[in-house]
Amino acid sequence: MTHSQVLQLQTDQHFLFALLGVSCVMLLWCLLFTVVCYVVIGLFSVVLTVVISFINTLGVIFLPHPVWLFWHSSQRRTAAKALMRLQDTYQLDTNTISTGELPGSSSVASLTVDDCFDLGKVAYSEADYYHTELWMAQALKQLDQGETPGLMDTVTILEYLSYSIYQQGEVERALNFTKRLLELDPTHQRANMNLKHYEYLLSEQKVEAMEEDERRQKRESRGQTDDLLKYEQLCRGEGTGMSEFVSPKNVCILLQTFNVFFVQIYVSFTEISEKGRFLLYHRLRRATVHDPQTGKLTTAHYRVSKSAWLKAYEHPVLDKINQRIGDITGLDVTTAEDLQVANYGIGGQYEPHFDFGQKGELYAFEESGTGNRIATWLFYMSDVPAGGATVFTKVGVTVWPIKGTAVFWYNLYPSGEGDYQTRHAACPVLVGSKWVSNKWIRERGQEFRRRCGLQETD
Ligand SMILES: O=C(O)CCC(=O)C(=O)O
Ligand SMILES: [Fe+2]
Repeated sequence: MTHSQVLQLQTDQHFLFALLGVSCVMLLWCLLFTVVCYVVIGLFSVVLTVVISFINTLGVIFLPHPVWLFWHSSQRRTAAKALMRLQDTYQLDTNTISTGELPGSSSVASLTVDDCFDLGKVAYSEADYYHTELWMAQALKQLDQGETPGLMDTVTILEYLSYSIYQQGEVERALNFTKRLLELDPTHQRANMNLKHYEYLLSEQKVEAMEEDERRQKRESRGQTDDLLKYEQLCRGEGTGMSEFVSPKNVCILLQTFNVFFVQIYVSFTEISEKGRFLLYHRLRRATVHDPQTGKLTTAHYRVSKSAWLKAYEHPVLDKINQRIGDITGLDVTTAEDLQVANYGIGGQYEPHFDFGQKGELYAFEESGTGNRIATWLFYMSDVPAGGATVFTKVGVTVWPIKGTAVFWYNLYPSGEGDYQTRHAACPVLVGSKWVSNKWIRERGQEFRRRCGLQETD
């Protein structure tokens, strides 16, 4: 190695060490900066909270807390999802929702272009392109009808619209909307790229040949299971209704479908409706379900309501109710669960489920030593102006809530086996609020009241 090569090597080494040194110093600076930012933001938020609280105490103007702002946006997302649930279940078109002309409702509250855009954006963030398309198209329609644009402009809406249509496999329609966008903004980079991409797909016939019918079917079912589609269908009343079988007398009407007995009863028990609610106002909590994996109670998107348990000693009327249920059903209610009162707001629902503990998950009922839920007594404590029916998805029955009535059914065969025909659900409330109470009756104590069956499905 020559002298000049050695010198070169040393210079290179010095350069590398210098670079390493600078990188380390920069890294330290970045770390320091992050920590400082964290502390400053923390301090800032404390100061902001104090200032906001102080201004609010003056009572001149009300400022929301920053955490509330975040909470508000998450509430908005939840509300958006509830609205789309209602839209699907009751097959409401976006225009009906946007103009506020809901069935059973007299109040007219309309949505702005920005509201429609927001709804589409929530759907988009969940990769739900079906609803993205519907809401972006509604936003566009309102703009085309001359509504003054808010924060959202036609170009942005067109971009979301064409992309969601493309995602659903309709390249030609996506291309048309992209062309419309480019007429408004010819230099839009993404739209120009998309245009080329769509044209390429169409020219090379790369688009999967999916029949129009098949595509429509796929869109309409939104990837939902048959069980959920049946649930929605029954919620709209497209099945056997029970209300016509009920007469306003204190009698039970029996309808036997397959193995399930339903009884809708006028119980003329106004106290439960009035007192039950009164006792509860401060105790209602978001309803939970058992997580089959962990066995723990948790909230779930498929059960949206608030509920609370009422113990018999809390009010004389609760004791009376227990006795009445016992007298009518002939079952022992001393082993039954406390009365659970539930309230569903707009969009509140409980998707298809069984009330009994299934094999392998009986732990939920094992602790009490009173056995599985042999039967369900469901009290309707309010009328519901629209939506909110109880539906039995396997047997195809819809029960409309009528204040002062109750439904009763056995969840188990006399053999103790779960009856899978009892699959049922609470439909989303469309207008108003739904109040119900449940009494789940247990197996213990019924040994001499309901004869055992020898066959599994006896
Ligand atoms: O509210 C209803 O209609 C049904 C409620 C239900 O099935 C339940 O709470 O288990
Ligand atoms: Fe249930």
